[in-house]
Amino acid sequence: MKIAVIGAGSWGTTLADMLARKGFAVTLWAYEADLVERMRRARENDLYLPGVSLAAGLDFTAELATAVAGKDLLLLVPPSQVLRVLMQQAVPHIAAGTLVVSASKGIETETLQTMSEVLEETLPTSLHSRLAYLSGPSFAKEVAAGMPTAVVVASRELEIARLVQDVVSTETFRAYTHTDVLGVELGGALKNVIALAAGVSDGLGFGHNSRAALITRGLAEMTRLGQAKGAQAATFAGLAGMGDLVLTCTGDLSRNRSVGIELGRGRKLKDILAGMKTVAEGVKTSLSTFRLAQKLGVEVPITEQMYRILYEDKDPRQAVVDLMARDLRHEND
Ligand SMILES: NC(=O)C1=CN([C@@H]2O[C@H](COP(=O)(O)OP(=O)(O)OC[C@H]3O[C@@H](n4cnc5c(N)ncnc54)[C@H](O)[C@@H]3O)[C@@H](O)[C@H]2O)C=CC1
Ligand SMILES: O=C(CO)COP(=O)(O)O
Repeated sequence: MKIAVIGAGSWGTTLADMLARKGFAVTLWAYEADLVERMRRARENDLYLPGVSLAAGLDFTAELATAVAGKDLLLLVPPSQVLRVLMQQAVPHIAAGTLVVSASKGIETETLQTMSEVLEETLPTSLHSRLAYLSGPSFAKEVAAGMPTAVVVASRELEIARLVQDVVSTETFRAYTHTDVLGVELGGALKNVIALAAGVSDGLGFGHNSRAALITRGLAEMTRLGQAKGAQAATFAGLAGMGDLVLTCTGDLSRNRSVGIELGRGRKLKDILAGMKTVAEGVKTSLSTFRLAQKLGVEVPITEQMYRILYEDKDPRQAVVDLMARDLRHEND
């Protein structure tokens, strides 16, 4: 099977390396042409996955058309806000019958569309039944180090999910199948917003009680919004929901949680982002999720406060006061 991985950030590079080690012919497309040159020479992604020696058989290119042409499977791992433009450029070169798997976690800010909605709008209808989504608790660094990891592969067609499950699973990377595409992709996107909030709480010096409250009430609002959009509630109790939420709200490797910690300590968003070359998807997804929730008439109190901290420069301490002062209610309302 010939595979192209689109996006050579830490996650795309890790997955490309994993699949190349499994014996597939893998081409990794990077946005940065100079990075391609360095990866070819040193077999290391010094920008996004330093210290990991990449598989001998892994191929690199900065040409998107070359990357996608003649492949059996495309694994899409760019930041979610650029998926649309990349697909618009790639479409004329994608062969009929290609499997297309998205592993990005986010919601477009302009359209409020999820990755499945973006792909269904940009790819020809003939490819829609060949689409799948990879999500779940998976820090790239830990996967690259071969640490046991469990993820979900969702597709509306169970057969396609099974096919992709077989392709991506290894001795240390265990994929489960799912058919709730929306639930699986929303779990991955929405947890980043809650992870930012958990970071803010840590940065403010709050403790385990606060974090547990944010995780649990965060899951409640993720589920509520997901259901309003047509996802199944049970999906949010699985790897792509609860699993990834716990990972990113507690793990020191989370970029979203790290950004939240800095905000909680009083740093300004633009200063934090200026020093970052990696993507913290939750920053943009806070904006899209808050707008989406308003559009659907769903209450998302934690996301709303995160949006106000990020986009209205609200003092994080005031955000906590406002969250705690909301009307008292039943847990399941
Ligand atoms: N890193 C991780 O542990 C995991 C990341 N993800 C998701 O994977 C996606 C990619 O994230 P990472 O691999 O972590 O990226 P990263 O933060 O390591 O690197 C940034 C990436 O953005 C690309 N980029 C920047 N500007 C671009 C542009 N204008 N056009 C195209 N590409 C551009 C860079 O080339 C690079 O690939 C995100 O949606 C993230 O949420 C999902 C699971 C795990
Ligand atoms: O999605 C991730 C792990 O599943 C990575 O989280 P961060 O983007 O917060 O690092």
